[in-house]
Amino acid sequence: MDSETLNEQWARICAQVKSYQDIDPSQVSAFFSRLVPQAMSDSFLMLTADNDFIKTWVEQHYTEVIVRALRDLTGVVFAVAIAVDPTQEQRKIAAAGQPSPAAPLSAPAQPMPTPTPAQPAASTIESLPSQPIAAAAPPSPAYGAPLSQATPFEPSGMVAHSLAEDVVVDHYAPPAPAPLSQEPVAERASNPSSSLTFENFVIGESNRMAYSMAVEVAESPGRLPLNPLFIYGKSGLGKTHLMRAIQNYIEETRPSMRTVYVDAQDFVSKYSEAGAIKDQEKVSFRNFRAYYEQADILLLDDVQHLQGKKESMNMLFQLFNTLTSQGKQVVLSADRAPKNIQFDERLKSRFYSGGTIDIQPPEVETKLGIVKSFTDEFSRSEGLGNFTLSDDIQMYIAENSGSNIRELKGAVNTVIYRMIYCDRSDISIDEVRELLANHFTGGMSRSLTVEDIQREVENFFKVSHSDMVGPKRSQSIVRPRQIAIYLCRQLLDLPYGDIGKKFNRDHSTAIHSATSIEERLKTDRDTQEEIEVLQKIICELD
Ligand SMILES: Nc1ncnc2c1ncn2[C@@H]1O[C@H](COP(=O)(O)OP(=O)(O)OP(=O)(O)O)[C@@H](O)[C@H]1O
Repeated sequence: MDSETLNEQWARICAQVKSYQDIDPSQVSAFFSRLVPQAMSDSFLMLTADNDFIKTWVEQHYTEVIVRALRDLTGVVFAVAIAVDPTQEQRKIAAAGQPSPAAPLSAPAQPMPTPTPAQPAASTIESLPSQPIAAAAPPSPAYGAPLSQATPFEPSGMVAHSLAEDVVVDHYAPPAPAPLSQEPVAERASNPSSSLTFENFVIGESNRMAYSMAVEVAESPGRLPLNPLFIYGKSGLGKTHLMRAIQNYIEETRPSMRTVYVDAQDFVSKYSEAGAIKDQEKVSFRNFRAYYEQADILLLDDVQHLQGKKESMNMLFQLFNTLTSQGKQVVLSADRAPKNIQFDERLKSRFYSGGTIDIQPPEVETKLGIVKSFTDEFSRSEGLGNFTLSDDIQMYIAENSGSNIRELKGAVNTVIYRMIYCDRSDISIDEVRELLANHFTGGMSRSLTVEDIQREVENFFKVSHSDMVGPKRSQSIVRPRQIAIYLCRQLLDLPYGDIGKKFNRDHSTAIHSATSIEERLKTDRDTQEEIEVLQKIICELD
């Protein structure tokens, strides 16, 4: 969810809370004005408070009513987490001193607070150094500002779709310059056991929510509602990075806690090595079981590999119950949502009992942030001083790499290698193009663009380009627009935020458009045929 939508949703939640009879609106105004929404998904809301006092007060007096408001607005029971960001008060004061205090949505970018392992705090993220942030974090909410009646409540694209099937969710968002801020990577205070940390994780719209949840778990392991935490998304989007970051953070802030990280494939092979299937009384089996049962935090990566492994799944089920019943934290990851993994129902329902969050493909801004972060890290580790890649090379790599960050990292390494070890520090953008000519795998097409798809859909449905990307919401324009958005997602593998921008729409409208076409495709013959023909036409362009 982008910052603007997040602020709109938060304003609606505030208004809903104030509408309850047993609530004193002036007290709500006083306390809620000290909260800033950081992230929101289908069933999770993360807020930051100015200080510990506000956090504790709101937790004790208002969490329930916020959950009630969310349930009344969405029909979903949300988990609400509150962390502390002591710098937000200063930013609000600075913003208030600016000429346009009436426009909080355009307030300066606010970095997400970053935990540092030197902090012993249990559930706050105070006094934290800045860290690389690819996209602007949400500014202060427009609390108390009049709500736009035109915009339906929309916790996320997916939920809005299921709640309001018949409502046209189509938020026209005139183009704005993309935010781009990149701070130097913070040095770690001590040696981490893996180099994957919160500090070198670049945050953008696509992963902010997963990042927030991971931070919350690292700060307060075992605490409901984020136990278990289930992170899913396609390969190379940073799931393992976040799991290792949680592990590193806990190892450094709470050395007495035992963290166990294991990939599901390893888990399966260690389980069968332990001879567990044949003889559960064997010492090897008891050791295997004890190893995991003694964990305070169990991180199990790529759980889709447990599919079809009945005994291993059963083992995990038992371990899961043992650990969570003792308040131990479980974190899981997979390449798809739990509902799409063939798990037994008992396991599935347990996986859904905590926080579930996906990581989307990164936007260009996030990829650019990652290019800079990798380059900085390389330069620091090699003692290269101010070594950097030129802006056009960075942008070329960010724009041409696919969603898998490994591909992007490989491209950066290839260019750096050529510059440093082949003594070509003056490498030009044309040489980089040639060097990386066969590097990028891309989605279905490398040369196809959003504009190509828009043009073909416009021709097909006889819609003008200005209507395609404009504010009109008549059915004869909305449907072609939704089809064009769906096709962009299918054929270009771009993040919804990037697609939305090309249609002057926000991230959640792009999701809603694509999912409503997906729904129609299940039953509507006309839509099936139109999409089939359009796909053929578009693929011939390539
Ligand atoms: N937001 C990010 N900031 C910095 N580095 C990132 C980010 N996302 C991914 N990476 C890097 O990209 C590489 C791949 O990430 P990771 O291994 O976490 O992906 P994954 O989602 O677990 O993939 P898989 O499902 O294939 O295991 C790692 O080097 C990781 O550090």
